[in-house]
Amino acid sequence: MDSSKEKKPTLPRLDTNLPPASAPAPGQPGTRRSVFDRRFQRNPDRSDLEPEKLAGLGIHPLFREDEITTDENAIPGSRFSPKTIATHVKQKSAEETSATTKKKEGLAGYYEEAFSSRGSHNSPRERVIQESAVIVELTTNREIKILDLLTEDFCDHLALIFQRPRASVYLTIQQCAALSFSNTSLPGYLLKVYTLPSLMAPLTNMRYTSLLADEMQELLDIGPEQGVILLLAVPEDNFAAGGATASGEILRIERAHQEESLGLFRSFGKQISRRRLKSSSGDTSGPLSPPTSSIQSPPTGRGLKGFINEDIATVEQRVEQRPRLGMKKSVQNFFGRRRLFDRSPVDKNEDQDTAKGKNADNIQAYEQKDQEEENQEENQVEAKPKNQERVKWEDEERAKRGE
Ligand SMILES: O=C(O)c1cc2cc(O)c(O)cc2[nH]1
Repeated sequence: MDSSKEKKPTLPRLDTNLPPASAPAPGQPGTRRSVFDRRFQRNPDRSDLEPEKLAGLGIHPLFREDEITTDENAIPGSRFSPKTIATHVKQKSAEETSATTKKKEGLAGYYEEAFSSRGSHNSPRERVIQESAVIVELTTNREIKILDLLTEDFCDHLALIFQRPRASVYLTIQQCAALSFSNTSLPGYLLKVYTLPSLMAPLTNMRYTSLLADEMQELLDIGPEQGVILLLAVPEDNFAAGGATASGEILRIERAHQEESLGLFRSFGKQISRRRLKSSSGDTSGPLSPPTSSIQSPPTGRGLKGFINEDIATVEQRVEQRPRLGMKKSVQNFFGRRRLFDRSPVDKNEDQDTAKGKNADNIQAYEQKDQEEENQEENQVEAKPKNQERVKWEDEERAKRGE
């Protein structure tokens, strides 16, 4: 009998109620991808992690009720039933927990939440968490014979265990390391897993541990008593992948959403302004360009409604003012000219050609006058004396025509 082995304290196994798994020789055909199948055949609904069993192990008081009784955040459509595979449980306050449990009971509640557009699963934070990396460092003193095969299998299984996309699994393996566990040089392993805090919770971590220990048994033929697993939650500010921290990525997505919403709002605001402009000006010929400055540079601290109302009000005011202030003098004069033209002696008594010639002269004269006036207006010359001149000139003209 090996005395060193007798002295060695063994790490507690969660599934002590189960018969030990037979350990096939690592790398043997038929062992590939079998770890999950065998595990779930053995205990398909992971009843070893049910509350009563956990309570029997004296661990029930450590966990919140929702963690033990619900498994709502398992991804639908996964290969395994929600209870069979570890999934992340979002940390919640006690109040949130009871409210959520009351509100969404059962699977129907889960789907309602998962597929609702309002669901928290669409938030930038949830999106980042769902895609976030799982970094695994395996150090063992064993020699791995077929490293690439083992790496591939282990990565596949890690993706399943942590419910991550395969591309989010980062694995480093250090073999033939100098390890001294419990004073022995027997094969052993140190497995470190780094994830965002939201992927970890006490019960979830027990599941991870159980599955990872089985995985090490399967891949390396090393039992859990010779292994150490560290599940390390790295805060969002300290967790970076792809050149950005998780917090940075959340912020980036939030900003992109804001930009997108602002873009939508701008085009929506323009449409409203155009419609208002058309309806208040009675113009159906084509859209007028509304002032967009208030939309493009919205003052801070105001709601969306405020922007829309402000913009419409501004536009309406302009439209109201336009005919009074904006109509060109030449247009006003044109109507004045029409009146004069109508009143002028283009009448039955006169020869049509003469009348035409006279009218043409009149029009020319008026136009000349208009031009002068416009020039004067543009030069900000006082208009009053000119008006007097104009009256005088018109009187002279009428006198010439014998009116
Ligand atoms: O070299 C080994 O120790 C080794 C390779 C390998 C590949 C594999 O698919 C397994 O399931 C175990 C395993 N061990």
